[in-house]
Amino acid sequence: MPSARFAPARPIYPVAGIRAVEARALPGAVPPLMERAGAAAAALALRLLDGPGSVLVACGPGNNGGDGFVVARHLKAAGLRVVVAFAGEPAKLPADASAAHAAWLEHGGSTSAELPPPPPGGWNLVVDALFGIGLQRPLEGRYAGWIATLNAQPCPRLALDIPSGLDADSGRRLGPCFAASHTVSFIALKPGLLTLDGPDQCGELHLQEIDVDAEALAPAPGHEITPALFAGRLAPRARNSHKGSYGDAALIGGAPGMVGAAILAGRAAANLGAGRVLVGLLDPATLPVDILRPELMFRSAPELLAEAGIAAFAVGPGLGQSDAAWTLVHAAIALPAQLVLDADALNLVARDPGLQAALAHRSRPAVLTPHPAEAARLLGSTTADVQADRIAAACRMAGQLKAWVVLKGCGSIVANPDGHWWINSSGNPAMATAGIGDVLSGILAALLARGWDAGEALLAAVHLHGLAGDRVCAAQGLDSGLLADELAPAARACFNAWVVPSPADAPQRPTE
Ligand SMILES: NC(=O)C1=CN([C@@H]2O[C@H](COP(=O)(O)OP(=O)(O)OC[C@H]3O[C@@H](n4cnc5c(N)ncnc54)[C@H](OP(=O)(O)O)[C@@H]3O)[C@@H](O)[C@H]2O)[C@@H](O)CC1
Ligand SMILES: Nc1ncnc2c1ncn2[C@@H]1O[C@H](COP(=O)(O)OP(=O)(O)O)[C@@H](O)[C@H]1O
Ligand SMILES: [K+]
Repeated sequence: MPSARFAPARPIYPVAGIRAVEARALPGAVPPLMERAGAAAAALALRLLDGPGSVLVACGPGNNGGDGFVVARHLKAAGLRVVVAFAGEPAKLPADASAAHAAWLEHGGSTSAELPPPPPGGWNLVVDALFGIGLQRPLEGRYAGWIATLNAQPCPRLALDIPSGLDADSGRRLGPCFAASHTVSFIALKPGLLTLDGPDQCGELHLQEIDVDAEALAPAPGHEITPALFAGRLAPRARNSHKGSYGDAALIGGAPGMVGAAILAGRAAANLGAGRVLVGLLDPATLPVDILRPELMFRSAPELLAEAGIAAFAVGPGLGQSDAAWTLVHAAIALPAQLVLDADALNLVARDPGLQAALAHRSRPAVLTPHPAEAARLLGSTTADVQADRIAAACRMAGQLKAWVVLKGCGSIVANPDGHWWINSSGNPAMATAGIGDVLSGILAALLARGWDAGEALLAAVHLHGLAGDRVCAAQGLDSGLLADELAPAARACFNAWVVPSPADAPQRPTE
């Protein structure tokens, strides 16, 4: 079965959820969770050190600091020179951290109330055990200074649980923030590790579940996206099938000056195996052929919307916001076909409560693909407000419009109308260039045309789209300059590798 090939989609918990899991796991846990967390982090630290050296562990006033004392103890026992900076009051430490502090002292350790200067030759590793999920406000004063000094050390920088200064729920830097080269997080993933500023601050992310089965203790409101979520759809085609078996995908957009957007989407749909791909343009002056992709069929946009038997429409790439565009969006929402709304189609919906009501009353949920500015328009808020809580914004759009929604950007959030959400970790900043979103719409149109339901199609398309961007960038060594039209062939290759695995397929996630 294909699903055995894919890593399961791990649960993601906001702080309140992690607290609920901890409350159930803590009582009677042997060894105590903090001991398990510290031991796991120390094992990673030893791998990063790869030999003798000097380690600085900066410990804070809560249980994150407690993890740090345990790490320090293990590293000292392994023969390293370990210096612990701790500016808190031992008497005020929470119980588990207090025990870890005492054990550190019992094992011959000491603490310094200031960050000591680096030894000759510098630190070989610095460990951030200042603040974890208990961070309440931006770091300032002494701790802001410590963060600046830690970030300046030219050695591996390991964050425990979450980089100090990063909000675990939103992924927002609350002021000064530890810039980790590696982060080891405990028990379960938190949203802040995966979206907005999180991936930049975390560096290489390692999860240590420390033998806690979080999902057995408390249901998770969110999950990461892996192909395991749609593995059931990744079967090879039946031999006795034909183009009619894979549906017609229709792309509607391409107003004057923006025809390329619709063509990019159409090319992507063709690469993802739709039976037929039709492009309906608003620009009447455009030549009805794509010389480089002659498989595409062209129509005028109103003509295509009136065509019978189309399985899936994606409306928006290069659409503009003219009256003619509004008429097309209005008509598309009323059709019984699968529907993707992107770009200016979303901007038109944002301006019109009538379109919003029609969308919410569709018999099958639509798929919406806003970037943060489009999301702000749909929600009547600001881009900053959307970015301050991306999960809440995605869930609000999905709930209000009864649609499947992806809020795009670093760590795209997918939300369904029932309030469940997923975070995608594929993709990279080279994808921050015009036209890349149009390719996502085309991939979606193809999967929907092939008969996938809205949720499966959106989860797959978002993950595949990011993966294709990662593959192209890795193969060509790109930090920037990715061209939108390069994505579709890469997406085709990734998709087909899911369906037809090669014997050399590496496991998708390294085991710890
Ligand atoms: N419980 C367990 O079994 C396990 C827990 N684990 C570990 O515990 C971590 C959570 O620990 P935690 O809840 O104690 O919170 P933590 O992040 O240490 O910070 C709280 C302290 O910081 C303070 N403070 C906050 N913001 C501040 C600021 N800006 N500037 C200055 N101070 C600030 C706050 O004080 P206050 O806000 O009251 O002034 C309080 O003293 C978790 O991330 C994981 O690493 C693991 O070992 C697994 C098992
Ligand atoms: N920093 C990033 N990390 C991961 N993905 C990104 C990043 N920046 C952009 N992307 C992805 O690229 C796509 C850009 O879409 P969009 O902003 O709609 O562009 P356009 O409409 O101009 O084609 C989205 O899927 C988004 O998630
Ligand atoms: K930390």
